Amino acid sequence: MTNITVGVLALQGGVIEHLSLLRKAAASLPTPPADDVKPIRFSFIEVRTTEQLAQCDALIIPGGESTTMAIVARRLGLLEPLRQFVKIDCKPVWGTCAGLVMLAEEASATKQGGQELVGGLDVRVLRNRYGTQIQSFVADLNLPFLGGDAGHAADVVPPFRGIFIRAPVVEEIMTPSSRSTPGTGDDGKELVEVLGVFRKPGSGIYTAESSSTESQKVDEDIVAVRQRNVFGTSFHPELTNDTRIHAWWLKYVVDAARQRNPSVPNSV
Ligand SMILES: NC(=O)CC[C@H](N)C(=O)O
Repeated sequence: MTNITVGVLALQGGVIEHLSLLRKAAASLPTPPADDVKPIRFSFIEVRTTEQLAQCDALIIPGGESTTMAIVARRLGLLEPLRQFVKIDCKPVWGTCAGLVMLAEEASATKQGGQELVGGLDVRVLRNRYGTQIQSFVADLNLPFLGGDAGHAADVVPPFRGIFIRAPVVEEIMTPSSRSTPGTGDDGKELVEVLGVFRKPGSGIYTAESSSTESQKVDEDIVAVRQRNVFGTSFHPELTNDTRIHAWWLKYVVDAARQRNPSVPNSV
């Protein structure tokens, strides 16, 4: 048996919802072959201490309120261990909403005096892009990255119900997009990859060509990104019953664990 421990930072916010969808997503992954001598067993834990963080192979930073989360993390002495986990140990981390804010290198529309961040994504996020709590909304998102192995071509992936609650968006990607080595920066660092955009209703049909003109880009917000081990979404998949993003991320967690420890079997 190979154990993979996935933590959810449990200082504040949508912890239980993530734990519940993680369990459902893990159950939805293909079962390992009967002769697999070391099948994977996931443990899902709440993380409030450095000891709990140290047990984790991967971590979710949930939605909630990033200013509060940063203050509590500082008080508990967790900010530096979190930075180490994300940027030095390079373990898989996923931030949803406030979690995306925490994982950004920069944030705008912060409280006066700014707020502490964990960082890891070379982006600047704009907090509360769509206004206050009562301006929360739900919108179908086209997320081609979910097409990978579900038998769908990228353009026919069923839409994902995006729940936006005082959501941030990525307002700037800080690394240049044109580099000599595709996919990496001059320093060999992987570039930020845009995995999902939200087009405001009435702004037309999204096509690859239309996204390349500046005037049309104005109508698009970046709502899902990945860079190396760090993944972030503006919206809240844990508030739906749709396990697709959790399952996709768990597969990446297994791949990452396999790379760190080649004895982890190729069973999911
Ligand atoms: N639903 C959410 O996670 C809201 C995030 C919140 N606007 C923040 O900055 O932390």
